[in-house]
Amino acid sequence: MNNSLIIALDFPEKRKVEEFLQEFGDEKLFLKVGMELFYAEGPDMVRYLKDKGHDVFLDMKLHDIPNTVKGGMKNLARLGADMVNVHAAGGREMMEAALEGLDAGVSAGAERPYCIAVTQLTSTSEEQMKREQLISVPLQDSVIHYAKVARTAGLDGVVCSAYEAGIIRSELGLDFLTVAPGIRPSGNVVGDQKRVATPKFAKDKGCSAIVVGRPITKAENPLESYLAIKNEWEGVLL
Ligand SMILES: O=c1ccn([C@@H]2O[C@H](COP(=O)(O)O)[C@@H](O)[C@H]2O)c(=O)[nH]1
Repeated sequence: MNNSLIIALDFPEKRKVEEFLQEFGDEKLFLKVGMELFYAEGPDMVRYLKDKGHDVFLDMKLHDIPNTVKGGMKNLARLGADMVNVHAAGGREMMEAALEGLDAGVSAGAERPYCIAVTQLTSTSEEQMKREQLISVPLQDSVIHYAKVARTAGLDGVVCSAYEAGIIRSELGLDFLTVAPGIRPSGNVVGDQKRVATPKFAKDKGCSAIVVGRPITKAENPLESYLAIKNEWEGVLL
């Protein structure tokens, strides 16, 4: 899990995923299945990617009452994903229920997937958080607070931006995962993201993993873009 570059497969259908993956040959990747793809293709999409030997982050961001999340996670656990997630705003009891669901659903002998919590979305700015969520503390404090609640609930880590990863590591320990989306190589289109960082910045801050979507999937040459980001993330000097 540590040092992973996770590609966000934000595609509308399986055919587009197949076309995209063709370029990567036999390379085993860490792939993220989010709402768009899962809502179109369902659980078979996860099984398909696992059968091909890839690691899968099933990014469903569960956020509901504890009983509903427990039931949802029980079924997600059966799909064999390596990582799943919830929104930390659902609270400690909901996150504990998520873990109970995963433990109940995971196949005999299999490992429970990592379960991490979204703190503040990387598309949220501090100004927006204060205005729309009525949270008056600095955004970093809100992220750290959610990370602490997630840790207390027994979760394995959080989704945060690269800007908060360093302080989370120092306050919550190096074994607590910090998974950072909002990654943009310098000069890349920022789009709807607000707290963006380069792969090198994320590495320097000690992120456990980065999640990269459009800078790879929308690139003119996705494989080339993937390799450039991977090299920057892994600190390879060219
Ligand atoms: O705070 C969050 C949580 C999840 N995401 C997801 O990561 C990818 C990022 O895609 P880009 O195209 O690189 O912006 C996307 O699937 C989001 O759903 C996030 O961006 N921020």
